[in-house]
Amino acid sequence: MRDMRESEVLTEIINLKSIQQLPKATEHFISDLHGEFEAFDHILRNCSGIIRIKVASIFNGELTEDDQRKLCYTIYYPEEMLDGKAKKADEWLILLNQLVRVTRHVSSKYTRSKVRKALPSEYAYVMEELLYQYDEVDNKQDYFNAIYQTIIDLNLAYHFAVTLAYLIQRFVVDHLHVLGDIYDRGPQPDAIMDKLMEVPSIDIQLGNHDIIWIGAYSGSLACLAVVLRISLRYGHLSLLEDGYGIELSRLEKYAEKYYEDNSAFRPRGLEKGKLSEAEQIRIAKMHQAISIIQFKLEGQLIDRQPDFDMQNRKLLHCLSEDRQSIVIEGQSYPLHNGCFQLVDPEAPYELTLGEELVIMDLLNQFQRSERLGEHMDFLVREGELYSVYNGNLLYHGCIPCNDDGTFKQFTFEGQNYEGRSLMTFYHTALLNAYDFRREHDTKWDDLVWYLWCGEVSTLFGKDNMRTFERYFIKDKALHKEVQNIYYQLRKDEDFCRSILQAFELDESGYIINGHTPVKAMEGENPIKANGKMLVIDGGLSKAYQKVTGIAGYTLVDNSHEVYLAAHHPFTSKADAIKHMREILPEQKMVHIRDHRVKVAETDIGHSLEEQIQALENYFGMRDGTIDE
Ligand SMILES: O=P(O)(O)OC[C@H]1O[C@](O)(COP(=O)(O)O)[C@@H](O)[C@@H]1O
Ligand SMILES: [Mn+2]
Repeated sequence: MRDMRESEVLTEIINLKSIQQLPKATEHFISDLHGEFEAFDHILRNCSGIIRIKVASIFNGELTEDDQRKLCYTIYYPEEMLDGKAKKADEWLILLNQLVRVTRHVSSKYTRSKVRKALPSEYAYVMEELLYQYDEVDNKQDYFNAIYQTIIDLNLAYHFAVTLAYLIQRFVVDHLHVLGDIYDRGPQPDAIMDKLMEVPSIDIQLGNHDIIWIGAYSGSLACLAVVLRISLRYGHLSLLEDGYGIELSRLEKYAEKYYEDNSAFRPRGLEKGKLSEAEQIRIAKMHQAISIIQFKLEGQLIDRQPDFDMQNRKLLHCLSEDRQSIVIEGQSYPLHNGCFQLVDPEAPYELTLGEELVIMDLLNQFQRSERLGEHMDFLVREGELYSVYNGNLLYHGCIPCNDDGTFKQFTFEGQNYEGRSLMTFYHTALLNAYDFRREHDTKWDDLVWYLWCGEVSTLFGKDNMRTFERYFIKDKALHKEVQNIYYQLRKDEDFCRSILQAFELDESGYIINGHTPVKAMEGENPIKANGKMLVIDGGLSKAYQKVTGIAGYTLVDNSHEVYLAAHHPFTSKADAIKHMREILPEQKMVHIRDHRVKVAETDIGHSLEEQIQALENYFGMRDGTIDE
């Protein structure tokens, strides 16, 4: 500890103790973003409806519903709402005053020093005056109006209003938890990553769709083939080409040579007219080429990792001679939309020379993409397989279990892992894969792939990934991927308590889980096990909204309560702004607290307590008094 004077120590102790008495800051949980940048961005901008609630609490009785909605939209999308729209001086004055009132309200939970740090330097002084030099009887309104007038006269009103809007967004939610699956299916995971990298306080629990991107970047050829296959399946060339600068020309040339159009490989989930017929055929050919490469690479991987026990997932050697049928577990099934011309019956898992060159070229490009590198760096730095935060447990997938409810073991190189140690082991594997990314297909890379689709993965949670069957076999019974018993057990309170215990958490905590779309339409409740288990994947992913019937759950945990917000399907940013749609998400209350929770009761509060203790020890103080 640096040399401190007694008075300094006392001031610091008073400061820390007063922070402990502030209300606990609001946490916001979101999951399964799946590349849907605009919907995600909207939820972040309106803070799952909290801004609307705050505005109502300040302006009810003073502003009409319509005017409140307009003010909210100005806070969510300040540039779009204000840019190029001429406003008279008195209109600006009203707006600036309204925005300052909201800012005051939402920043009142924080210390001055925290607010000061968040203020943009160019306006710091003015803003501090506006935020703190006020009293309830409005004696200072003339003074404020003079400040607003100066801002307006200097032509800074627009910029000032935009700054305030973002400050409000920043203050309403203090900490964001992202429970995984940022990538795949939707078009713009790259834009989501850019935005997440700017969030001041965040943690990330990685999802199965995130770790395959890390695996691909780290040199797992199988993961690379998987991410390319999924991107092509959903027709997101622009993510690869424009977003990450990956040139697909060699893959395309190769695919053109060997593959025909194939309906099973046309891109899915596309808006009408988004891609021309020719473009779709071009994608279908590349999609087939990369799928076959994937199946071959996976076969090789399964052979070199006997611990994975996945021989039954190798299917290319089970094709009939004429390639019209396949034998799976002793039963023959007809094949449809087959494209096995590059599968050599003598060596079905061997890549052709062309395939090898294509995939190595793609790996090279992935690893050289600066933007992808930045995104992966951030994910690996911030991402965990589970997090413990304020006594709660957060993870994306599951704890694989046996039918009797005990944790399932995974054995690798003679060591057994289960539950918490299994998650820790996978995290180590992921970090090692990333650190050794100059080497491809290391055992760590293989473990990342296993985490994507293995039976004892904490992110997959099913017995088998039936990608092959879903492309080529009509019989739907073969598409079924059976969920681990965990998903039944998690409805039970005692089971959830046993998980909390395994992570050394006490009974007051709860588990937040993503990954499985909640079928709200069929009456599934996201609040399970008497509030011990909260499932927040409501399916932001457009492709899955048919199943869920809503557009995702988010969770809000503030000083008064914990509740889920069920979001309505989101069309697009342009449409939302045009109609200023403001259907508040439905709230599902999880827990109303019996008292207002203070910072002292949170993780931050506990670490402040340690600092206070250390300071008190420093001067031999106890209970705020100095020893004689
Ligand atoms: O519907 P798609 O995009 O083909 O994906 C299906 C695949 O995705 C998975 O459901 C995994 O993705 P989720 O994490 O979103 O569930 C696999 O089990 C399944 O084989
Ligand atoms: Mn998932």
